[in-house]
Parts: sequence; C-alpha cells; structure tokens
Amino acid sequence: MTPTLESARKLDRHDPLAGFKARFALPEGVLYLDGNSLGAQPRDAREALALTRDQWRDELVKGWNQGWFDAPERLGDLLAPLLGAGPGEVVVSDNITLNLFKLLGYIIDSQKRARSVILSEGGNFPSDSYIAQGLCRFTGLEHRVLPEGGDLADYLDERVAAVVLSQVHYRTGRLRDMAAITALVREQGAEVIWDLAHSAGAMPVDLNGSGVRYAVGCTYKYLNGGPGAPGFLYVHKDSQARGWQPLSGWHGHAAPFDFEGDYAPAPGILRFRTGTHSALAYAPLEASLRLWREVDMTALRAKSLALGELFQDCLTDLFESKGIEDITPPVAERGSQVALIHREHGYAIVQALIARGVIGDYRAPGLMRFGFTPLYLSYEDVWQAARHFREVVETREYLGPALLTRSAVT
Ligand SMILES: Cc1ncc(COP(=O)(O)O)c(C=O)c1O
Ligand SMILES: Nc1ccccc1C(=O)C[C@H](N)C(=O)O
Repeated sequence: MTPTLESARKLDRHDPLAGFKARFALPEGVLYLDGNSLGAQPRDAREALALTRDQWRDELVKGWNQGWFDAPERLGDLLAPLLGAGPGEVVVSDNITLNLFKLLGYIIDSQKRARSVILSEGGNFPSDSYIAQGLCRFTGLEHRVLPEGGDLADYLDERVAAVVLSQVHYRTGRLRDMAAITALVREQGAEVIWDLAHSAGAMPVDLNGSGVRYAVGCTYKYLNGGPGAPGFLYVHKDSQARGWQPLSGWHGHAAPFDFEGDYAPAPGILRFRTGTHSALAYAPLEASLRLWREVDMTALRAKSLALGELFQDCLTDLFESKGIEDITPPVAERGSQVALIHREHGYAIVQALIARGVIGDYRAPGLMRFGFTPLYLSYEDVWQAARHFREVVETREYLGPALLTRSAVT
C-alpha cells in the first residue's frame, strides 16, 4: 500500500533525530535531496564563518597561532570517531583527488617500488582514475582498470601495488564490504585506498574495525562542511612511518618553521599535510563537525534507510508503469541514496523537479539521484518530494518549454 501523508507525519513524531533540522539554515520552499553532492548549511557553520572573517580583520597574522595553523589535525581528530578511526589517524586537507595522489605515492614508496601497478575501478567517480593516470604518466608506473562488475580477485597479481575503491558507489549507491575486500587485497601483498565520499556522514564507518590502512574522503557532502570544504585523509597508526608522500610541502615537514633546505617528513599523520590551507574554509567545517559529535550514528543509519524506502514505497507502482528503472541496491547493500534511470527523459525530469523546488541531481546517462540526509530531511519532506515526482511524471510536465537550458552541475 502506498504510504499516506499521515503515516509520514507519524514517523516524524517518533523521530529521535527530528531536532537537528532546526540547526540548519534551509531555504524556504525547497525540498533538498542533493546532500550527497553538497550538504546544507548548519547555522553554527554560518556563524563560524562570520567569526573567522572578523578574526582575520582583528587578529591579522596572529590568527595562525590561534587555531588556524593546526586546524588540519584538530579537525582530523574531531572527524575520526565518525570514521571508526583514532586520534592522530586523520588529517583534514586538500581534496580527494590530491589526497589520493599523496597516498598512492606513499604506498609506492613504502613498498620500496617493488610493485608498479595501480588498479582503479571502471565506472567509479572519474577523478579517482584520472589522478592515478596522472601519477603513472609522470613516474613510469602502470595504470590498470578493474572493469565495472569484474571480480577483483582476478585482477590482483604480484605487480599490483595499490587499488582505489569507493565504499559507496556515486551512481548506484552500492555499499561494498570494506573489511572483506581489504583482507583480500592485503593477502595479495597490495594495499587498498578507500574513497569514503559517499559514506562519511552517511552511515557509521569502521576503518579500524575493518582493517583499513588508507582512506580519503570529502566533507562537503554528507558532512555539511560547505562548498570547497577540505577533504580528509586517513592512515592507520601502524602505517604512518613508511616513507614520503609525493606532495612534500613545508606543512608536512618535521620542523616547518626551521626553514631547512631539505625535506624531512613530519612524524605521524602530519606528514600528509602539504602547504598553506584556507583557514576560512576550515571554520564552517569545524562547526559542522562539532554538530556531528551529537549525532547517534545508529539512529542516523536507521533513518537514512527508512527515508529511502519511504521514497521508493511512494513511487514503486509509478516506476513500473512509466518505464523508470530503480537500480538502488537492496537495503543492506546501499548507501544513502536512491538511484533511478529514465534513459530518455531523466535529465528533464530532474529539471522539472528543480523548477518545483525539489532538488535532486542528474548524472549522464539517464541517472536521477536522490540523496537522503537524516539530519535535515523529515519523513514528510520525503513524502512531499515523492508526490512532486509522481505529478511531474504523470503529467509529463518535464516536456515543458522552460526546461530546455542545460545546467552543468545538476
Ligand atoms: C566518489 C568520489 N570521489 C571523488 C570525488 C571528487 O573529489 P574532489 O573533488 O574532492 O577531489 C567525488 C565528488 O566530487 C566523488 O563522488
Ligand atoms: N564537488 C562538486 C563540485 C561541483 C559539482 C559537483 C560536485 C560533486 O561533489 C559531485 C559528486 N562527487 C557526485 O557524486 O556526483
């Protein structure tokens, strides 16, 4: 039976996370189902940005000694519990692409160049392959691709140094078994770097408990750090003193303010810093991470799955009759998004929804993505978003003339 508005409201009345919505500055009249691309703005983050703007004005260069300089490791420690990592295992810095470059180079160095192949997955977010290709082009390493749907075990040989995989796939939302895959790769003498872009802040992540040594991720999606918020990099405590990372800048030096001529890597996670970071970008993220400390991740996961299922339950009958394919994996194997394909009109449907204030996104070819962010979405929001979806599809409103301009982002 299709869920009723009253049933959605009842779920809201019993939602232990309902209070978090008021902590976000959401625009009027918008139903935001794109927190898997860019998270919404926490009120505290907005405030923190204003405070840092004034700190710059009033304190000038002294600001670097007032929390700006050590923000990468301080925020790393704030983030660590959300990832199942310990203190000193996470640094917030750069972006996913650069952090992958650092870790790939570090792994090659730590293996004393005994292995020379980097394996990345076909169909993954392309930057993860692009950066592996770039590193290989400039170093003589070899890039190989694990075809989408291929069996990883068939592609691991004694030449493979490192594998780059996403824990949750950006298109389908498929969740991988991180512990089992990490064990498989390490048995073959290789390392795996996990991309947590679509899992950090979307569900509980257990890096230590899964035997993971290396991971990267971003903070602008589920973690609500803001547009261009810095990425993060995780290295297990036992793997932090194995060599150099290739972006060997002064902030990762053992004594950055000695201004020595030669590079010497800092101890621990600090060696994964590079050069000067944007203190302005760290301020809202720090406020957002403090908010995350209040969140019960088990409740978050339960609501994330319930929101996604509510959306599907409201629309399943429509999918069948309107030629929409639901490629979302089963509940136990999914992240926090619903992925629908309409090959011919997927783009236009998403644009028609945006025109109504229901924001999801489109990824060619044909894919409509809807992200579920339990901190600022209610069950009623999701029910209403599904109602709009149904109306847009049933009336074929998406064929209207206002929708002919293409947007690069959504
Ligand atoms: C899985 C995945 N990896 C990497 C990226 C890109 O990372 P960045 O732009 O932070 O380098 C994204 C999205 O932007 C992504 O979804
Ligand atoms: N960082 C961005 C900047 C501009 C536009 C989109 C993004 C995204 O994050 C896309 C996202 N990674 C995705 O899963 O499609």
